[in-house]
Amino acid sequence: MVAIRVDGLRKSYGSVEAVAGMEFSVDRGELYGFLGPNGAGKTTTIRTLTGQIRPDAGTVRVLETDPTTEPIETRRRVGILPEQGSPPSFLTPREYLEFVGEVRDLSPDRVADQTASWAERLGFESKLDTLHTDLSRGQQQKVMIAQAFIHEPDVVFIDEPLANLDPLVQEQVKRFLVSYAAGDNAVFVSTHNIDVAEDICTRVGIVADGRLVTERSISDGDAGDESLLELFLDRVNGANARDVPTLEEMDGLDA
Ligand SMILES: Nc1ncnc2c1ncn2[C@@H]1O[C@H](COP(=O)(O)OP(=O)(O)OP(=O)(O)O)[C@@H](O)[C@H]1O
Repeated sequence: MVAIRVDGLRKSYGSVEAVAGMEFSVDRGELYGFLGPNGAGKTTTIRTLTGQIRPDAGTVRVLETDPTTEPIETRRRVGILPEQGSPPSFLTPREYLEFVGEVRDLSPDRVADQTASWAERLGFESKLDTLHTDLSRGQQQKVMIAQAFIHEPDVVFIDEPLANLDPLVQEQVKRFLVSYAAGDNAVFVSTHNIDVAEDICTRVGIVADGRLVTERSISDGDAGDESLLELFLDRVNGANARDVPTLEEMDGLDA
C-alpha cells in the first residue's frame, strides 16, 4: 500500500527553483533513502510532505491525506525528525516527551512507558531530568529520535538520523529503523551518507536539481556492478564525476 506519493511537485523561493518536478512514491514496509547533494531540494520536499510549506504545483499525499490542505491531520499520523532539530533548551527530556505525548493524544501511562523504553534503548536514562541545554548534541539527537517515534506513527520522516551519534548508538538506531519499516511502516530518510543508505534502505532515490534522477532497489541484491556511490556520482555530478580520481589514482599521486 502506498504511504507517500509525490507527483509533479514544484516549489520556488523567489527566483530559486528548489523543487522542479519531483516524482516518487513509497510503500508501507519500505525504508526509503533520499540521497542528494547540498541544495538538491530534499528538505523542501520533506517540508512539503509534512505540511510546513505549500507547493507551487503538483500533488503530495501521505497516508492518503493532503498535507497541503490537511496539515494537522497529516502531522497527527506521521513522525518528524527535522533537519538540525533540537529539543527546547529550557525543558528536560522527560518534560519534552510528556509535552509531545500530550500533543499526540497519548495517555500519561503510555508516555511514561515510551519514555522509559526509549531512554533505555538509546541510553539516556541518567539524563531524563537534565535540562537539554546541559546535554551534548548527540544526547539531544537521541531525544529527538524518541519524540519522532513516541506515538508509533505509520510514516516517519527523518533528516540525517545518525547525526552526532556515537558508533554504538548508530548501529542500534540503524537496526531499529530497519525493524520499524519491516513492521508495515514507511520510513523516509534523507541523508548524505551513502554507506548508511546502502546498509539500511530497501530503496534509494537520488535527487539532483530539484528532481528525482534515478532510483535503486537495494534489498533485492540486483544492483549490478555499479556501486551506489558510483551511481550517485554519475547521476549527480554528470561529466564532472569522471574527473574525480579513483582511490588507486589517489594512491598513485602519493607515491
Ligand atoms: N527559505 C528559503 N529561502 C530561499 N531559498 C531557499 C530556502 N530554503 C531552501 N532554499 C534554496 O532551495 C534549494 C533547495 O534547498 P533544500 O534545503 O531543499 O536542499 P537540500 O537538498 O535539503 O540541501 P542540504 O543537503 O544542503 O540540506 C537551495 O538552493 C536553497 O538555497
